[in-house]
Amino acid sequence: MRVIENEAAALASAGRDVPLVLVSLLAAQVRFGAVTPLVDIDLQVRRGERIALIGANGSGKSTLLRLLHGLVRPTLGRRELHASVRQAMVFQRPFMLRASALNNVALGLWLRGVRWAEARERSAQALERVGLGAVAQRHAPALSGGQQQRLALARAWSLGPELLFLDEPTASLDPHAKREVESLIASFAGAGMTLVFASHNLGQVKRLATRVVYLEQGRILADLPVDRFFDRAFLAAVSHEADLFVKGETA
Ligand SMILES: Nc1ncnc2c1ncn2[C@@H]1O[C@H](COP(=O)(O)OP(=O)(O)OP(=O)(O)O)[C@@H](O)[C@H]1O
Repeated sequence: MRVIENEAAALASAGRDVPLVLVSLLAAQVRFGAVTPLVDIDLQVRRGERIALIGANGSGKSTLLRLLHGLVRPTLGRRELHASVRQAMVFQRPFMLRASALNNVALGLWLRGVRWAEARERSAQALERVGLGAVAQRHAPALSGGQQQRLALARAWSLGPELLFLDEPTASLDPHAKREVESLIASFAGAGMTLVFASHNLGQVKRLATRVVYLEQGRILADLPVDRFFDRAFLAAVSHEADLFVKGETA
């Protein structure tokens, strides 16, 4: 069974402003050879939302993030991006160039046409923003896992995105680093950034998300405001699979 609650429709019918759609997927399918990680995906991401993608390993969360970001094309259906939206993505295991932390950020800007001197200046600001000002000259691959993840966030932040995709941003971090990275992400959201993130950490989902999209075998089985999703009685009544998943993850 599938359970979709569309907040935008509720806002519209109450005569309230509906936030702008930044990116949408319409009946999108992704196929890689014999594997079809995503089937019949309809999803709209609106300005100001913080959407958590959850589901078992292999359910299609990373592929959905890549599809939303435009790194993967739909084999069926469509992706529509609002023309002027700046977007960035932070990967689960961010790739570190064999260079200083500062230059890891600066190269990303330079590749987008920013002059080197300005790129370095903006990178220094981005590193300050994520609390890495003191390690700007350190060799990036030698930084700790938590520092590398914050460096990846600085790289994304330096691009000034209004829409940020994050693939399990705190997986494999220790509890302290997890908290630091999570509060950084929360501060980005507090500054108005729209987020779509994959997570296996349901506590984190409750803390960060406004909306939860639950995937199973490449299909969206639930798409709900966060409080509805974690209302167990509601969830149990409408989606047995999603309810069992939440039970399993919180056990
Ligand atoms: N480039 C690819 N080529 C072939 N199959 C792929 C490719 N990328 C993903 N898949 C397959 O698509 C399915 C969904 O993978 P995906 O990484 O999107 O799941 P996930 O929900 O993010 O998993 P996890 O929680 O383990 O990160 C898996 O069966 C995976 O093996």
